[in-house]
Amino acid sequence: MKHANSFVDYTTDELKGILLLAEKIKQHPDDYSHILDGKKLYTLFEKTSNRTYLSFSIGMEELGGKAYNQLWKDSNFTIGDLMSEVKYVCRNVDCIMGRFKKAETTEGFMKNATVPVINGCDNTFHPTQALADMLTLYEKTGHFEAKVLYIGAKNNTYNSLSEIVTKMGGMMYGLTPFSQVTNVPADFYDKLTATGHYKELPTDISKEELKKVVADVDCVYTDTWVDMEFFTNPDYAEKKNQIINMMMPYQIDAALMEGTDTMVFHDMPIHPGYEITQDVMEKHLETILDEAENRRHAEKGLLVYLITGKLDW
Ligand SMILES: NC(=O)NCCC[C@H](N)C(=O)O
Repeated sequence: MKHANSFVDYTTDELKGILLLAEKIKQHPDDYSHILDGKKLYTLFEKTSNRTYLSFSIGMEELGGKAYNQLWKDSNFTIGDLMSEVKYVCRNVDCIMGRFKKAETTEGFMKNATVPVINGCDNTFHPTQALADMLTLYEKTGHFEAKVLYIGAKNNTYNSLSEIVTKMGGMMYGLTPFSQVTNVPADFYDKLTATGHYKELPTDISKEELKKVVADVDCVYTDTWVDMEFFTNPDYAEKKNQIINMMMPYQIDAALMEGTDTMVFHDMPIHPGYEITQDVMEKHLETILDEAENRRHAEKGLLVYLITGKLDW
């Protein structure tokens, strides 16, 4: 039995297998509409969600299974012992997807569960977003060795994207003036650098140098500068303003993209006027929506793999 959290626990072949299965299911949905007949997925949300909620619910239904969705605040996880509650949930379902504020909670689920647990985005990792991003890059470029330039906050999305791009043999460039508290192991970024497939760009990089990287990569990627659990939190308002001031010079705008056919990716929700300008968002929206739709397709490949333990379907 396997969980889905850091891609350190996955081989390159395994990731390719999941993505190729996802693509097969996407192309031939009717052939896979009963593959998870009778299987049950429990999803639990401590944070807000659109894509994670819809993609797992509908994805599970399209595979013949069923999803049972609950908000953390309505659950007895708020008042009970985590270990025994997790073990109880596992008596009922075949897989768990949890979106939690803290990685400790995700890890608590993974340690105690007797069914596979998928991290649906905590403060450290966002693996299902990275699978969807890689599926989209594969569809658009025809290969897995993608070159990506991420400009934004060093956060959960960045960590998982960096893991998958390096693991697939591509090239990940990061320009991340601000870091969220993601609590990755101290050597996390050093290990990525040691692969030779990961490079952090200096924050004082000139516009000319940056434009050369933009022209060289397959896609420029950005994410919200402020994570969802802080976005409307009044206690975080001052910090939010500091982050915006620090990040504004690194906004993805038309001048940065001008003269290139480089794609723009965003994991959504988008904040036009902050991490990306309105015009760049509108120009690249179809690509961004392809990427968002691929959450469901990538997750279907992952669910089939984790629940059946097989990739050769
Ligand atoms: N598509 C998504 O699932 N979006 C997740 C947003 C990630 C962002 N770094 C956050 O934690 O709010």
